[in-house]
Amino acid sequence: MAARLGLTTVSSLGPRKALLPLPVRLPSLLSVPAPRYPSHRHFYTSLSSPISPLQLVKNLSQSQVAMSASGSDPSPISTYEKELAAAKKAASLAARLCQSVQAEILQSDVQSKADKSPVTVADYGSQAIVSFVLDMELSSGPFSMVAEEDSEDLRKDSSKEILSRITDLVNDTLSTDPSFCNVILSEEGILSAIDKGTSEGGSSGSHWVLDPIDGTKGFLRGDQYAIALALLDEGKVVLGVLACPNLPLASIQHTTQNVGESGCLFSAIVGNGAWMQSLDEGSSPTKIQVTSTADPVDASFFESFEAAHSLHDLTSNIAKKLGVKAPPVRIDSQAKYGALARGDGAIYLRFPHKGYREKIWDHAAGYIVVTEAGGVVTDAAGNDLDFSKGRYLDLDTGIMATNKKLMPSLLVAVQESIKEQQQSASLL
Ligand SMILES: Nc1ncnc2c1ncn2[C@@H]1O[C@H](COP(=O)(O)O)[C@@H](OP(=O)(O)O)[C@H]1O
Ligand SMILES: [Mg+2]
Repeated sequence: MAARLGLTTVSSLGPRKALLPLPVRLPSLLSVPAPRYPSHRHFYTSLSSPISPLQLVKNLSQSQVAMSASGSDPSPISTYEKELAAAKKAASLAARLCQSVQAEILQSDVQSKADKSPVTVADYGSQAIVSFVLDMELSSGPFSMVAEEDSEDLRKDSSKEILSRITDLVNDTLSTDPSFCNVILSEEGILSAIDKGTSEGGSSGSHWVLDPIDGTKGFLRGDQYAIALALLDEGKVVLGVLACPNLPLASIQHTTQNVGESGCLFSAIVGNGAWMQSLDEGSSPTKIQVTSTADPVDASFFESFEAAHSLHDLTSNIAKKLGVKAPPVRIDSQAKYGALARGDGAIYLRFPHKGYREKIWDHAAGYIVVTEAGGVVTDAAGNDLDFSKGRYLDLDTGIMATNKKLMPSLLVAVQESIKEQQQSASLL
């Protein structure tokens, strides 16, 4: 494992060595249970057990004990529970990395704001962290991930500086987690972690699906973005996690301004409902539900902030047909799915310009969070989304999401509006 990911042990380090706590050797008399990741046993032994006995015991008890007994927590132990814990940890650490990069962008002067390299650093760094954490946290078996980035550009000589920056960022972020505080990834380790995302997905087996930073435009603006991670099993989305560092914990129904505390972690396992918690460590999840409104007049709708990503004139016509009174709430990324799942708004509309092909990582996590919150997500013809076709979604025209009561009238409004749009285009 260590060799596969180019992992450097503390003892073989250069200048960083002095900055890190020394590995703790296990007292020989202490009986320590086997590490919880059988496939990575070699990794731990090669570190001369650089994890404290206390930490080992803590890790074990965390994985063996069901989720907290507090009344609002998800029902204990279901299929994919272990995968969910790993996904939450991976997305939360990636969010921490992205937050530190976004803070730097916002502090920088106007000239460097035009520079896109910070988002590149955060994108690659986020993918490396998620890939590494999932691989470490989950036991043996094949690991497949469909993700947005690959390392081709990073391997070029011109990317040396950026790769070094990513490596430092990833290691600094990993060091904030007790399970990884003695782990240091080399540059080759970062590159191979990123390249674990080159799977084609498909209808058989299990595949993680990752968008390391969804909403890169929002990220650069200092607005909304998300780390979106889902698991496909035999072509179906069975688990999803959305980390939205800038999404207020309180409803954004009336304002998209950042009021109150921000940082939401949405999660869902198929058949187990949708949940939200703060991105703060130690927070407990609360069950969420889509709005129950049946009257379009009371509905409000979400859409992309970027007009290039969705036809705002078409969505405005759909809303008018439905009788929606409120103006659209425009925010970036799959944070829209999260906000919809907790009932901040009633509808999400997405109608890209002709020819655009939707990628599975832009929807998989959001899809399961919304469907498990009681919502419906379909294409413009009302078909369920099919994530089994590889890296792209193969769908009719656009994507819409709402609750079950509103879907029939939404479908009619969408079909009529598309027809009108086609007719007026043919008259030109
Ligand atoms: N022309 C286009 N039409 C529709 N979606 C587009 C697009 N260009 C990029 N996108 C996708 O829109 C995503 C952002 O969604 P939203 O508009 O909801 O914020 C982008 O994700 P990334 O930012 O991860 O690249 C990208 O995948
Ligand atoms: Mg995206």
